[in-house]
Amino acid sequence: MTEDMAALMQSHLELVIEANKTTNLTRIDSLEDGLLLHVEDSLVGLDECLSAPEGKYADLGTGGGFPGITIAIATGRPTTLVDTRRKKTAILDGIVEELGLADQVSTHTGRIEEMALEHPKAFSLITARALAQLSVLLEFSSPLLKMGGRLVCYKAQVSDGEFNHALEVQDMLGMKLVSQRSVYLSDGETFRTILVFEKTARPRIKLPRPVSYAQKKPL
Ligand SMILES: C[S@@+](CC[C@H](N)C(=O)[O-])C[C@H]1O[C@@H](n2cnc3c(N)ncnc32)[C@H](O)[C@@H]1O
Repeated sequence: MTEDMAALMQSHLELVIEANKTTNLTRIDSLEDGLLLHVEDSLVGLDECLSAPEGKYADLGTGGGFPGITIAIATGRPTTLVDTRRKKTAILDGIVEELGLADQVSTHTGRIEEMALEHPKAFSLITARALAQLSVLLEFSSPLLKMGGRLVCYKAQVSDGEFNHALEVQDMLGMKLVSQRSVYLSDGETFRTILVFEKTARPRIKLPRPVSYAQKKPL
C-alpha cells in the first residue's frame, strides 16, 4: 500500500468523524480509535479481497464506508457502497467527491435484497462488516455475485451455532466456505475473524426472497 493510499484512508476517517457530529454514522469519535477500529480493521480482509476475481465490488450495509472505502482505495476496484439509509449514502456521496474517488466509487440507497433484482450477478467481490449473521450474508450475496465471486465477511465473534448454520445452508445458496482466519488487531486485544465464501453454483431456491425474509424468516 502506498503513502498516498494511507493518507486517503485517514482523510476518509477524518471526514466521517466530522460528519458524525451531526449524523450518527459510527460510535467511534476519536482519530486514534478510528485508525484502529475502522481503518486497520477494514484492512484485515485486504488479502482475501485481493484474491477475489477481477471485477466490481460492493460493500453491503456500509454505514460510514467501512470497509468499503478503505478496500476501494487499496484495490482500485469499481465500488458500490450499499445502505438503506439515504442520510448515510448522501454523506458518503459528499465524502467520495471530496476524496476525489467519484469516478471509482458510487453509492446505492436501498435494501440489499432489492438490489439483487436490479443488479443480478453483477459483482466479483462483496464485503460485509457488522451487518448480519453469516447465513443472512450468504443469502444476501448469492444473487449479487458472479460465478466464482467471493463474499468476505468481517466478524468479531462467530458462535458455533452461527458457523454451523452457515455451513448447513451454503449448498442451498450456491455458496461454499473457502477460508477462515482469525487475527488480533495491533492493540493486541481486538479479535477479528475473516470468513470467505465463493459462489460455486446456482442457488437451489429462488433468490432474492421477499424483503425482510432473510432476517425474519431465516433459512
Ligand atoms: C452496524 S452498521 C455497520 C456499518 C459498517 N459496515 C461498519 O462496520 O462500520 C449496519 C449498516 O447496515 C445498514 N443495513 C442494515 N440492513 C440493511 C439492508 N437490508 N439493506 C441495506 N442496508 C442495510 C444499516 O443502515 C447500517 O448503516
